[in-house]
Amino acid sequence: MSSFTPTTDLSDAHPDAQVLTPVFHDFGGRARFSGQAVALRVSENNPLVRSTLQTPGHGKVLVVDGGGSLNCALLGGNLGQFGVENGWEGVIVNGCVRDTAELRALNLGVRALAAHPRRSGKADEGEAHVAVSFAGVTIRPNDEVHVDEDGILVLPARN
Ligand SMILES: O=C([O-])CC(=O)C(=O)O
Repeated sequence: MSSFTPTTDLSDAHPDAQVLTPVFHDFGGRARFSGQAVALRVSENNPLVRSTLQTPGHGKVLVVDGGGSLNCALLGGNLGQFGVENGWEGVIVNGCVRDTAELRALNLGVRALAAHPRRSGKADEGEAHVAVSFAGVTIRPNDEVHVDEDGILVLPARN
């Protein structure tokens, strides 16, 4: 999305908006980003994350529900680069990322729980274009996700 509205202003205007529990850290090169959500559910395997970031992002935000696993990284510098090349605004990972110096250099928003040096498994598993629930919210396909220095806020899809 082109115009930026702070999450604080959005929260004031929409007191019922969902806000993720503030447990996410900024690993990206872009502190502020927003867009329609595309969500995946995976479990310590990231081929679905890779293949999704290799498709056109159309300015959307990829939400990866990794179940909060702190055992391995679901996104690194190579996948982040695919995200940039294919027009994704950012990636939110309910799990870990790696290559954090590389991610920081990308024009891509990245939020995740933590960094982890170990790569994930390579099993082609998971679910795409689903609703995901974590950090106290449910994110449905095409919901609007707004991310800045103050947090992550979700508004319902505009029809
Ligand atoms: O390939 C992976 O599993 C994650 C990674 O390190 C990268 O994206 O560069």
